Amino acid sequence: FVFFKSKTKKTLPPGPPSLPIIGNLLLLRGLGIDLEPTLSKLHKKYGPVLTLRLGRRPSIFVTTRAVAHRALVQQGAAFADRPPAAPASAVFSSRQHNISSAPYGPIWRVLRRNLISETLAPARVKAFTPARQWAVQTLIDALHERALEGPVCVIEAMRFAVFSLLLSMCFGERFGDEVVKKAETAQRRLLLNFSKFTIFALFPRIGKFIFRKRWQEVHDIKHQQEAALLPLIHAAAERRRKGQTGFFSYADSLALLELPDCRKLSDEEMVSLCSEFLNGGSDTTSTTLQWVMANLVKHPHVQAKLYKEIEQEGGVDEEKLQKMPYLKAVVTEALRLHPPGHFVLPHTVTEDSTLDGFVIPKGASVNFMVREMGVDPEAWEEPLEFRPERFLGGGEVDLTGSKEIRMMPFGVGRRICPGMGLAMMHLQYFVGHLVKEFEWKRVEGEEVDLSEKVEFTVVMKNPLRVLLIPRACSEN
Ligand code: HEM
Repeated sequence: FVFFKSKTKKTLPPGPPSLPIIGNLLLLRGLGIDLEPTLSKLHKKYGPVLTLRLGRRPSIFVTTRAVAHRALVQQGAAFADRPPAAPASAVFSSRQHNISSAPYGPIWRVLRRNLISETLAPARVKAFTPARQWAVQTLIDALHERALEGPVCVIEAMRFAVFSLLLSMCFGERFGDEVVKKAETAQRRLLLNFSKFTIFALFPRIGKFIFRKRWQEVHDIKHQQEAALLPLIHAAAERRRKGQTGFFSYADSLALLELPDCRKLSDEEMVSLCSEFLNGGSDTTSTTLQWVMANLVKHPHVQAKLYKEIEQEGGVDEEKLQKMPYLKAVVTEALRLHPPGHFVLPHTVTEDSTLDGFVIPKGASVNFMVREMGVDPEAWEEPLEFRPERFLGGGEVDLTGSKEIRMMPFGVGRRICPGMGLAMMHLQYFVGHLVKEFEWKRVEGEEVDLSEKVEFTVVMKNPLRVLLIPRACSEN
């Protein structure tokens, strides 16, 4: 073998030798979670910052909490950039004109500030209380109906309810099942196929020709998304034109927004931004919701303790969530053990930088091992145990990681998830209601299987199947 040599090799973080052209691609048995065990092994050999060759640019991975803190918090501005978009991502993000993929600069700042102040500010979130009540009730009704027939596979109903809620926040209306289904199908097709499109990142020039059908699928999905979302964007515009007041939605805020070059967003950009809002906000949340409930089935004593807290508070109104520390601890513990993303979105540096004595070149992809940090035995006693109590009585954790990172399911630093507060609230709200309404019980003869599978997020390989006993019945 002739090993790959580059001018910067001496100063880049260390890593395994790589082959010409294909670099370290042989380490990837499929992209995604398979990389994790490999990285854990490499971490032991090469230390907490390491380099792989997975494409034209070096891919740098940070495996420990302390180094992540030095990069994302102490050198926050330097590490806040995003690498150039891979070909498929460029199509879906309208050439990096959405929040998650925009370079660290004026467009990103305007788009992110708009989301935070116009949709995620507490008063705006409060305005959607009726949408949340309706979404959770729809989920409960669906589960009651299915529970009559025996064990229930719950993930689809969860996904539908969370997606309906985000769709309402995005477009300011409550939609019928058909509209929700059409938008959900388009968005889900993107999520399920996304890893397949990574091939275009690895072979950006020739990939489109070799995998012509797959490249066509990128455009088919984009058209399907536009067919589902554009009518909703136009309906919101029509309501504004007629002066009809309703909920001030995310789409409304985008339509009024002016970009730094004094222009408005195009329809294509609006679709990308709404799509980011819908997928960023719903898939992560419904995936986590299923992980929480699976752990509550596996640990009935935790569920009983949580139900007691709910009873003591007399229900799960939004105002009461603040007074329910155990509910918050249960959700946080699930996010520690089962973060929906085991990595964050790829970062890069704004200019050539150094980290722990190594060069981090501009354009290199830099990522962080979120799940590995959440189960670091130096930060957590019995890290693999589901024990929400660890977050009680002074054990609360600051998820922004500003002083120290203990876990980072939402990322930390300048690119921290702007939806963190909303996501925590939605999770507590849904979990609280689901436990108040039903006793969640293991199906006789079946174990709850916590094996993982990478879709877009890391989901349960075998979706949760449970017995749902309405509390009214279980108390008789
Ligand atoms: C359990 C739920 C959620 C989890 C675990 C989660 C996690 C994350 C993570 C890990 C990142 C990347 C951080 C980085 O690159 O360093 C991120 C970014 C982002 N998330 Fe979330 N998220 C959740 C819910 C939401 C919600 C509800 C919304 C919006 C309604 C949202 C919108 C975004 C956006 C726009 C970004 C890009 C931020 C940027 O690049 O500046 N997420 N999220």
